[in-house]
Amino acid sequence: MNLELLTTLRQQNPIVFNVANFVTVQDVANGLNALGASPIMSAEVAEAESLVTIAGAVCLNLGTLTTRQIAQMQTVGRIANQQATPIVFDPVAVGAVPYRLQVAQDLLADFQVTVIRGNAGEIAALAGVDWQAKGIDAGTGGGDLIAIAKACAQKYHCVVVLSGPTDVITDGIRVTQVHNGTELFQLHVGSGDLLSSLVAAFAAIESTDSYTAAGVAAVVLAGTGELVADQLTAERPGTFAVGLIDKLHLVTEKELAQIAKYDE
Ligand SMILES: Nc1ncnc2c1ncn2[C@@H]1O[C@H](COP(=O)(O)OP(=O)(O)O)[C@@H](O)[C@H]1O
Ligand SMILES: Cc1ncsc1CCOP(=O)(O)O
Ligand SMILES: [Mg+2]
Repeated sequence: MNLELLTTLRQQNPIVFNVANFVTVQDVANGLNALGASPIMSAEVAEAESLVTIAGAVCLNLGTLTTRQIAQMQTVGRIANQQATPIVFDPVAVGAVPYRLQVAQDLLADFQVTVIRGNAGEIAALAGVDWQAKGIDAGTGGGDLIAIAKACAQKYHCVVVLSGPTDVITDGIRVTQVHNGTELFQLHVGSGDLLSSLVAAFAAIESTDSYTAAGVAAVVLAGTGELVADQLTAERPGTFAVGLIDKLHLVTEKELAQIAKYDE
């Protein structure tokens, strides 16, 4: 696990272009900024080419999609492919809403994404595996999460991050599991959206492959959340969210290396 990428990210301060949802947009912008990336959000298709051109990576989030936003994502995705800019795709709630699943499948057929980041319910839906997703949450299912993540990666020819109590990162062959985290992430809406954008931030680092970027992003977010939770005396989701932004700014490679728990 190349945690030195955290220092590189802070040195390079890459621009991450987000087509965000309207629920968590500010958390995502502040999380990226606190860590050391440079966020920019846009809802306007006319500036798609300019924004892809200045960005090191793009993050497309389906959380509050509209017909206009789907058209914007198509344009952004196609331009990013032309410019070889990494695309991270967050298929919010595709396991719970058939319309969203169809939109996600259409977008994934339209351009090539670099990383798909979703919870078990979302990745299972894309992989075509039976699962009971619950709204934006993972829900319940009985399948093998590694097999589901691999099937999704092979189907869409990309890296997949299946997040949850253990984050599974795979390119369809290799598998990394990250065991860090805290249940407090589930009490703060937007944790997954932030992870998707942090994956984009690490993928934006020059000469970094997307599998490595995804693994480091998972350790950085889950590990930082764990460090914050360890300092709390009770379950305080509001305090956790504020503490997470502060700690994303302050956390060091050394602190993360001491607590990182992963198998590769
Ligand atoms: N029960 C849990 N224990 C530890 N970490 C968790 C838990 N649930 C989620 N996380 C962490 O929360 C972050 C967001 O993941 P997740 O909750 O799966 O996304 P989403 O918000 O899209 O459903 C990830 O960093 C993941 O490791
Ligand atoms: C509540 C909600 N509704 C539509 S998008 C969204 C936020 C989803 O955030 P996350 O997937 O990171 O929990
Ligand atoms: Mg989500």
